[in-house]
Amino acid sequence: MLHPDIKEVLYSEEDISKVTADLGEILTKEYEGKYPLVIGVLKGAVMFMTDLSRKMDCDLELDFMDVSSYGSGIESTGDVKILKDLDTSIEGRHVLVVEDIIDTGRTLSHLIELFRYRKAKSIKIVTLLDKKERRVVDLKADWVGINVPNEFVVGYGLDFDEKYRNLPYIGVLKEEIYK
Ligand SMILES: O=P(O)(O)OC[C@H]1O[C@H](OP(=O)(O)OP(=O)(O)O)[C@H](O)[C@@H]1O
Ligand code: HPA
Ligand SMILES: [Mg+2]
Repeated sequence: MLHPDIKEVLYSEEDISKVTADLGEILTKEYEGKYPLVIGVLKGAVMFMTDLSRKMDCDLELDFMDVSSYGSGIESTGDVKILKDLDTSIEGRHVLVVEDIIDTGRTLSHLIELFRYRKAKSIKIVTLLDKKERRVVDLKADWVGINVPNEFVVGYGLDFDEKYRNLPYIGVLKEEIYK
């Protein structure tokens, strides 16, 4: 059933699952024999990370970082805080960062800088959604699932005020919900 706060579904469960399977196939080839450390950025990337990693048919390790910059609104504050660091050392490791969405690019550029400083052997980014129009820093993902229009989207991990992460699809909120 469509959630009453959703104006429009942009990507269905089937759309997401197809994109994820395609990316999984590409990443399986990329990381075969490399034992990558796959890092999910909490909390938004959780759904994508769990689905994507199950489509990667190679040995890998999972870890998480909790970074936050949005507070409870729809605008990035630009102030990226590390709320939970990795459990694993990344020195000499192949790192694959998994994101639900890249918007301004601030979250990931901050993380990439940190991972470089920590001497990862390689650092690559896979994101389910890319909202290129909103970029304020120079940051490109290595693999993008879907290029999204400049709208605030929710569902499949993406929240507004911590709500809607559990929707199985990705959609746009009705304006009266966030205005
Ligand atoms: O490119 P940016 O403008 O930095 O935005 C993208 C980031 O913002 C969201 O996370 P948020 O910080 O809201 O935390 P969450 O994942 O817990 O929702 C999203 O999950 C990305 O991590
Ligand atoms: O469009 C979005 N939706 C939810 N969270 C987000 N974080 C950055 N952009 C978005
Ligand atoms: Mg996030």
